[in-house]
Amino acid sequence: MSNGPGSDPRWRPLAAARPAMSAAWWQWVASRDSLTARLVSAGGQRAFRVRLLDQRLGRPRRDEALALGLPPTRHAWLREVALCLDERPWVVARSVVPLSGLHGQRLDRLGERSLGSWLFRQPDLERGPLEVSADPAPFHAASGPWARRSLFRHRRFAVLVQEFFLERMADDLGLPSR
Ligand SMILES: C=C(O[C@@H]1C=C(C(=O)O)C=C[C@H]1O)C(=O)O
Repeated sequence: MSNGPGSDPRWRPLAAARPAMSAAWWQWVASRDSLTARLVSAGGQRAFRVRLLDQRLGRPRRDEALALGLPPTRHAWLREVALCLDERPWVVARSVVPLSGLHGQRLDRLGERSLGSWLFRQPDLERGPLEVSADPAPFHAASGPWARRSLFRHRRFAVLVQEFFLERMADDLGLPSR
């Protein structure tokens, strides 16, 4: 049974998903370095681009508020992007930033620059454990085999990054269906 579009994805620890995951997908899902950098590299001659889908203040979904330890009514800064190779979306990502740690980081000015390329330049960046889902992105129509999320911390700044790998990426790279 999978969740329908629009409902909260169900997340479980990375290790729990391993038996159902091909080795090829494990390389993508379990990696802890920058996904932006990996996509650029795997894309070869293809042009990489972050397409900004939405960026706003809003209420996190319930699963997001729980992961961040936020009261469910508290607003956060939400950013949704498609990571595209030659304009084809391979990954859609949604990031949730509690306002308490924002401190004028001016993330709204990132626009179509990758959040990852900023994050991974922070020397004291910490990344929490990866969690995995096989449910679709609640904010995007295209489906895919796997999604993952993890919490990044940089001093008082925290961001929950959720990345949904799309079927288009599997097709273009010749990856197995799961
Ligand atoms: C966390 C990273 O950043 C990526 C870029 C994002 C953005 O620009 O909003 C969002 C999520 C990630 O897919 C990364 O590159 O690993």
